[in-house]
Amino acid sequence: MSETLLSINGIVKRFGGLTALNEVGLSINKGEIYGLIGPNGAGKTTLFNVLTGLYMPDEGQFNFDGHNLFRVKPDRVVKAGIARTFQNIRLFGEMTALENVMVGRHTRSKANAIGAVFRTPAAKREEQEILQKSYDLLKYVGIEDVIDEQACNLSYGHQRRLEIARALACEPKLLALDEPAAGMNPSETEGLKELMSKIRDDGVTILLIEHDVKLMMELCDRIAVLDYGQKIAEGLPEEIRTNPRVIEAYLGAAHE
Ligand SMILES: Nc1ncnc2c1ncn2[C@@H]1O[C@H](COP(=O)(O)OP(=O)(O)OP(=O)(O)O)[C@@H](O)[C@H]1O
Repeated sequence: MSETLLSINGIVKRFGGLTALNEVGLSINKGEIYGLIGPNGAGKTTLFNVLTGLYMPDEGQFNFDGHNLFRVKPDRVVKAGIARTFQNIRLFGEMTALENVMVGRHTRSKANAIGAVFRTPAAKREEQEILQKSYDLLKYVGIEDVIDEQACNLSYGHQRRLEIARALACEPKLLALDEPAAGMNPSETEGLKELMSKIRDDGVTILLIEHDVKLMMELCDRIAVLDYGQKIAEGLPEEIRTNPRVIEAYLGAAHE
């Protein structure tokens, strides 16, 4: 039996008169790559924002690894073990690649403010550990050659990888990636696919939004489909590919 890591039930999110998520329920198992697809405006990013604490849902239940995360703020969501990247890359452009990852790592920092101000041996030791771990993460995602480059000067593909490294610095149990392949060329996308498989194989569960349906079919263990704020299907990639409701939702969107 697979072990559930995240489960939501009856999640509703309204923006004024618009119901962006209408009683959405799903569960993600430990160790899988779980994909979220759906036509434009289906509610994918809204669900991501709910799952990472950026949006407060109006109704529902949200449990993650033994924590009740319903209407919990982003810092507590990160502490519980969910880290994310954004559709529009959000790096600190003036900082180096290494510094960007170190910022992510500080969410795990134990040293208190006094220790940091007075540079106690424990604080110095921790700073050294953060430095080393951040370097290791840049190496892990394959961009250690740009460690001292400012983030704003990196290629698009490198920026995406840097965002993943920064999210991994929080040591998440679930890594939520919002369109990580957007704007990438085919060889960058292939490299990203390998990286995501590696992350999953190393024990981090992945929740993924992508418009590249082919990539999703090849990569995901299971997929959920949203349409107009509702989950219309969930299953193995092959089941999703042949599901009449899914085909209709995509064809309908193509004709709009
Ligand atoms: N902050 C907001 N305020 C008002 N409406 C919003 C807000 N965020 C999203 N919406 C609306 O909620 C619906 C779902 O949007 P969402 O961005 O979640 O869809 P999506 O599936 O991620 O789309 P895309 O694939 O285009 O990114 C849309 O109708 C959108 O206009």
